[in-house]
Amino acid sequence: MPDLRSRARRNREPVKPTPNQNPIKLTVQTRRRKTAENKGKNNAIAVEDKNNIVNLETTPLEAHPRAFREEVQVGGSPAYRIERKLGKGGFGQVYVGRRISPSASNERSGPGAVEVALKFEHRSSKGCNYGPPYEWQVYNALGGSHGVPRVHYKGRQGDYYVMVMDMLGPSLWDVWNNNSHTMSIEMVACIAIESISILEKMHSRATRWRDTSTGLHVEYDQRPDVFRGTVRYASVHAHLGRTGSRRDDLESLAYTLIFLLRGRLPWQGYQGENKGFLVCKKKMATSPETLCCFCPQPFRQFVEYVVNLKFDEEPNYAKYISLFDGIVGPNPDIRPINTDGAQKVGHKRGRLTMEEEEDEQPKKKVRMGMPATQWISVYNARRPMKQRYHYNVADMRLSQHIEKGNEDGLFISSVASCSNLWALIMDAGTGFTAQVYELSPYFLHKEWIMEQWEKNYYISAIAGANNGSSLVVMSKGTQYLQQSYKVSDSFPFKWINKKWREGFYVTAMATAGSRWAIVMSRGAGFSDQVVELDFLYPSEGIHRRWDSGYRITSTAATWDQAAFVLSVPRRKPADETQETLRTSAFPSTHVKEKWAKNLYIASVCYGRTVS
Ligand SMILES: Nc1ncnc2c1ncn2[C@@H]1O[C@H](COP(=O)(O)OP(=O)(O)OP(=O)(O)O)[C@@H](O)[C@H]1O
Repeated sequence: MPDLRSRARRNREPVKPTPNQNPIKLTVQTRRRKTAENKGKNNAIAVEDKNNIVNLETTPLEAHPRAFREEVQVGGSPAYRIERKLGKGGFGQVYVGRRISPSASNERSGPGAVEVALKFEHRSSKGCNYGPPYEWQVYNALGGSHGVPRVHYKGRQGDYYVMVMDMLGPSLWDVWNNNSHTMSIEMVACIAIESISILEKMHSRATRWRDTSTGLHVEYDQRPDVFRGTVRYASVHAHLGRTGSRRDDLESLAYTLIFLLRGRLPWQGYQGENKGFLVCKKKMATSPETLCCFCPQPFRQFVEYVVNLKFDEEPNYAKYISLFDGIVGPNPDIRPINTDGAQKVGHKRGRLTMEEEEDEQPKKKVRMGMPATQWISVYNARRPMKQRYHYNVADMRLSQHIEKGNEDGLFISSVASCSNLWALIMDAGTGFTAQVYELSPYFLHKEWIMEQWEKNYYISAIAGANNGSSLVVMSKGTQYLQQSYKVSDSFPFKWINKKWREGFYVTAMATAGSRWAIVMSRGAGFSDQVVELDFLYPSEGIHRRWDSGYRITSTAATWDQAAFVLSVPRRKPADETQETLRTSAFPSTHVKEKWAKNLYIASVCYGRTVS
């Protein structure tokens, strides 16, 4: 409380216009006094501002959307004069509307309110491609629930879609900005309590994570080229293009809270084309301890909980709220922000959950662990066959191993590289009829590959070394009909996506340093394919894919990321068993154990995991 008040007193001067990157969606509701009139109506996060100090009335006016210099009246609403700008989002702009139509009531909220928030969205905005903004439906579903403004009227006037809604208080961004970019621990703890309870309510009403017809959780997917959100606060899963679920909202909230508290997040300041990649990498590399090193323990615990949530796991909202209750103390009257709303739902259950928790088994953490570079090997069940492996093979010795293998009726099935030395897997069961290979200083050697394509050889395995050289193996007797490859500085998901639409599937992958090479083929014998890409071994994603009938068919990893391509084969194998191993040394003894169970190496790579 002291913080917000003293800040507000010092800042009698006009509040600076909100910068464009205004990231904080929560809006603080100023509550002047607990009068009979507004009690229970202002459901938003409320700053308990008994002295009516927070005053944004003097905010300078900004240009109104054209054609709205006069007034707004939509969908049977009263007429409003447009006043100061409240903020701007990715899709629209929000202004204060002052009622000009006479009315019997002088209410502060509701359909007849004197002051409302008007949200304008131009009809050509990206949110209006299919008519009125999708957000309208969201407000229909959520409006009026704790912390979400109620929409009273909506309609189109001129070129704009307009929404008339309850006015909330100043945004957290403004409050933070006007307090020398800090907020007291108590204030942030209250924001945490309120926000968690708002999210709980939203999740109970929101349809995004639940299938509307079945009520079941939406299906897991990852599309690494899809990102929607604000880079600074986005969850790591959102960066990686995973289907959004409840955990993502909580992770973003955690970052927002730490930002309010510390004034900065460790991943700020990146610029350029691969900003998203660098920010995501930094988020993954920043442990909750480091992120929260100057914050009280509940913040670290909250971050730990939320970054380890599984895709469809039900968040324990009450437990998270009770973490912050410890900071602000039990007496709600002395809290700097009114947390009545959260109190009603969360508090009672919070205590209950804490008791239950004593029995809870410690959970396996999914995002923790030391970053490591390891061998990742994949094994498939097969009918008994001869398989041979070589590792730590220097360039010079490559040919002698391959020649010997060929003499014994074996062809190369996979290749990999670690520390500029090669690993070579040779099988008797590839089905190939002829094979050529080339060790080249290029990643990849286009002319040689084209020459072999001319002779009806197709790429069947590739590997790249850190020094930029590559080992490409091309075979006859594959089922491929056409082939295409791409070398890229970042994982080329967009290209893969395009090729999928043309009937190609990924059939080989490799990395050299931080570069990727992806080979895609027509006639690969798959009916579907997906990608799992992560800064660690994406255990959860792989298990979910396995459960849906996918099997890993290609792997590759850089120092930063590991990529797994999983496919559904057109012809189901008799035994679908697949296992993976991660080991710091080449898994020679493990391979022998696997062979004894008729499991054979299907793919191998060396790169980023977490131990
Ligand atoms: N009902 C409201 N009362 C007071 N201020 C509001 C209200 N609605 C929005 N604002 C302010 O206007 C800003 C812009 O809101 P808007 O809904 O356009 O975008 P956003 O949700 O912040 O961002 P995006 O649409 O990009 O996700 C908000 O951040 C908030 O500061």
